[in-house]
Amino acid sequence: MRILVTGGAGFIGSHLVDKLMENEKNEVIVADNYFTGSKDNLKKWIGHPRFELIRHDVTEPLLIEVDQIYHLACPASPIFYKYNPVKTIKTNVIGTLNMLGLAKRVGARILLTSTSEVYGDPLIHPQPETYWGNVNPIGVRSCYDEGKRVAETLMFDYHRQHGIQIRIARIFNTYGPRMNIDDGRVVSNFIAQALRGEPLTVQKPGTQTRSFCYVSDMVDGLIRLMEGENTGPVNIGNPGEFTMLELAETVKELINPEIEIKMVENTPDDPRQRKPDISKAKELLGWEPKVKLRDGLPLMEEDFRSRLGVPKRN
Ligand SMILES: NC(=O)c1ccc[n+]([C@@H]2O[C@H](COP(=O)([O-])OP(=O)(O)OC[C@H]3O[C@@H](n4cnc5c(N)ncnc54)[C@H](O)[C@@H]3O)[C@@H](O)[C@H]2O)c1
Ligand SMILES: O=c1ccn([C@@H]2O[C@H](COP(=O)(O)OP(=O)(O)O[C@H]3OC[C@@H](O)[C@H](O)[C@H]3O)[C@@H](O)[C@H]2O)c(=O)[nH]1
Repeated sequence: MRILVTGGAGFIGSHLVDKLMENEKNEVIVADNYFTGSKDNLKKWIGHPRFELIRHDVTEPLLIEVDQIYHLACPASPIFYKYNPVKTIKTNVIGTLNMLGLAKRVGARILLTSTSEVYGDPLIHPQPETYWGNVNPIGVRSCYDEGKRVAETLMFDYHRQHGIQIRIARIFNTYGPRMNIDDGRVVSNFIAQALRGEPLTVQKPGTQTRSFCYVSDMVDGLIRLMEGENTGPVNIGNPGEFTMLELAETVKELINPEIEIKMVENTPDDPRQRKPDISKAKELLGWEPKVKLRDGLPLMEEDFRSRLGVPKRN
């Protein structure tokens, strides 16, 4: 099987590549423009005969022969996707069109990593796939939220019109080793702050919730979806729900009990609650997450300690 992973130099993508490369029948090609990803995440595969890395921006067409496409390319941290919103929406819309065009030309199956952000600031809790969402179409997050919604529409239109085999995963907040240290997302921020001895910045009001999935569970869910018979959309996430204050308290307890928690201003349109209903993933994919937050955080701490050069004191 020849598999293309767009965005494969990023956080989730590089873990997905590790897993796909375990199967000796797979050849893996990564296409990435390194906006938020890095070659470092793939260094153990560079030079491997079954692996290829291409510097490529998905807003440009790509002409290669593949059997499957995992289409992840898109900045995921709000700081980075808001940095150049026009580019973010081009990546989601033109990038997905290009990858669908490729899938159509070569007859490949394509999986899109959509997001829980398609539910916006949800009025239904937890969120099932049948919920249409509550998204501000002109807000500062819409380049990402609406971009992913259009990407989902394009996937279904190509499926209905051209018979392309599609899979859509709606990913909920995922964390783990290899996240950019200054990625800006909450788990990486808190761990980096705790290790640097800086206050944990909880954005107000601190009662907003998220549900955090460890990256190995996520990769397992994505591969099951690709290999299974259902188009989705399927929520993939961990239903364990925490307020941001609870998350800060947990990081403080596990990593640095002396650290301060500081309340700071939030950004516009921050969703107030988020938790996946994963009934569909359980039923259709036989999938559910295994790693609890308290077990996943120390694994991420270890990786951040080695990259920041902060050894553990006994
Ligand atoms: N991590 C999460 O919590 C989460 C949640 C929901 C959805 N997702 C989705 O999963 C995917 C991966 O997220 P991640 O957390 O690994 O983020 P990431 O930022 O670490 O990875 C994204 C990768 O895409 C690349 N990229 C960005 N724009 C590109 C372009 N135009 N052309 C080629 N490559 C480009 C980046 O360089 C990077 O390597 C994204 O599609 C994201 O929307 C992630
Ligand atoms: O330092 C911080 C950073 C963030 N936060 C809060 O933590 C919560 C989560 O924020 P993050 O930036 O980690 O991520 P968000 O949940 O807002 O968005 C994410 O959603 C799903 C994916 O598509 C993306 O990975 C990303 O868009 C927010 O309520 C935010 O206000 C803090 O309290 N402190």
